[in-house]
Amino acid sequence: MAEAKICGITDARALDAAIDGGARFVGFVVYPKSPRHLSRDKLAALAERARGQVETVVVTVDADEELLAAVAACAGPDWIQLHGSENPGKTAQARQYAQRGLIKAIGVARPEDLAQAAAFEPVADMLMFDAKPPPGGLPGGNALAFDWQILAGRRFGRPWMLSGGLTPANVAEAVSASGAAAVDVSSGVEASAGLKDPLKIAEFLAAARSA
Ligand SMILES: O=C(O)c1ccccc1NCC(=O)[C@H](O)[C@H](O)COP(=O)(O)O
Repeated sequence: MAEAKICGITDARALDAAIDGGARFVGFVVYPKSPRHLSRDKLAALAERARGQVETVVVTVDADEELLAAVAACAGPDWIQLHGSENPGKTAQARQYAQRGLIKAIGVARPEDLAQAAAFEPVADMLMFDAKPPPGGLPGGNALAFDWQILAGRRFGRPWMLSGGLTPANVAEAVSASGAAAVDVSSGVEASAGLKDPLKIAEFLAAARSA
């Protein structure tokens, strides 16, 4: 059984589907270039609805202290996910804004990319291995997968999550190939960019649970 994070939630129906389906985490993106970006008001409302039912994650990209403080004040997230080119020092500074911990995303295309994990193990509470974004693309949420086999048998000093191009149809194979104990999805449970499909969320969570 793999734990799951449903990322890029933009409405209450999707949030409720994630909670009802047994997600451990829900992700709220604060990055204006993303089709999943949430205004402060919407972020606050969704975080309030989620409180106590599921662990909340606010996803940021190279955020400065002002933005992190604003996010913490309006949403009080359990976790902050750093999805840009934050270095270990910046990652450590962000810790004060999350109630439970930090997730650091690492872009992966080749086995050598996994070596970056070592620098973040002392400062992040969880790692996320996501497909490296295409040139000029968004930092995440691109529906791109990498070769899951490169994670097989690898050990890291922190819990880690597999991400990138996962869907209800491939998540079981991805877990089996990589050995992931936790998985993350965004595009694979959407009807269109930024609009989650509650049925696909339920299917993904059922598939992750039985993986
Ligand atoms: O989802 C976004 O729009 C996004 C934008 C900027 C930075 C990160 C973003 N998403 C982070 C996630 O955790 C996604 O779930 C992850 O990249 C996987 O996305 P997908 O391949 O679409 O499932």
